[in-house]
Amino acid sequence: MSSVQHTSVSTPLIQLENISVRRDERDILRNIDFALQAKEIVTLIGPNGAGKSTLIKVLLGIMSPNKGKVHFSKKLKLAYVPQKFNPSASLPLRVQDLLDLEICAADLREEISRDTGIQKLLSSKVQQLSGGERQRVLLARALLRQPDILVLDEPMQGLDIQSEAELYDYVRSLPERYGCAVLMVSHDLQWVMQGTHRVVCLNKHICCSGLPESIQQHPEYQAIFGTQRMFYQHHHNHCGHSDHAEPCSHDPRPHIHPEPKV
Ligand SMILES: Nc1ncnc2c1ncn2[C@@H]1O[C@H](COP(=O)(O)OP(=O)(O)OP(=O)(O)O)[C@@H](O)[C@H]1O
Repeated sequence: MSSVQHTSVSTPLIQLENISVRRDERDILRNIDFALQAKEIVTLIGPNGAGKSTLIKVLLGIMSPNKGKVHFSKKLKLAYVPQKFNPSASLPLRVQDLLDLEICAADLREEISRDTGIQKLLSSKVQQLSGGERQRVLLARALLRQPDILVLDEPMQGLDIQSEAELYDYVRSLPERYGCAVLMVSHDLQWVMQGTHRVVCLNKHICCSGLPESIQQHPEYQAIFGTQRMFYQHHHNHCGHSDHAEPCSHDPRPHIHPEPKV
């Protein structure tokens, strides 16, 4: 049984039906059927070039499919933390300015800034942030939108090991805390096995999908990831990394600590 459970099966928030994407006479995605339920945490895995980011872009409406349909259950708010964010160096953009683009209540703004560990960065220039700081700011901005679906494309890039473990715990807490579903692209199979309700393995088409514990047995999964690195589920209240986030005495709820200043 997955260490993270999600039992509600109702009308999906979003449904992709028979989606195909073709560019420059190459198939990028073929016949994808995919649905995401409210408050579900789903991870997309697959080798480089498998079409994971493309699938996300179709879902977000950034990219049009050549075939197939995207159905929404209602008018949805989507928030996206991209793999790369490189604003022009000539743009005088402070973290505060970026966050101010999202309108939300002051107490929620305060809570999200605190829990993502960015309070000391508010007057920093976005272009001058470290990779890890930038990821936190982008996550905070995405949450300030109060999305129905939070889409994260490899959000761990640039984070140190402790911050990564904290981010995993934090992300796992988001559906209960803020009512959003989470769709994440990740190459981290440990997260996949410990943090996710459902896994979708993509290699232009959907090779297999299902509960984390069952997907490892699938021949197509094994063909891509091999059989040497099997992960087992722990039933603890953390995501099972060897460097998992330690519970914190000042606030027991999951949060990410600020980066240390040297
Ligand atoms: N607009 C486009 N035009 C042409 N080819 C594209 C376009 N967008 C993506 N591709 C190609 O489609 C393939 C899938 O790209 P995509 O970024 O979706 O893969 P990915 O699974 O996210 O890869 P990674 O794990 O390396 O981030 C790649 O070969 C990429 O070069």
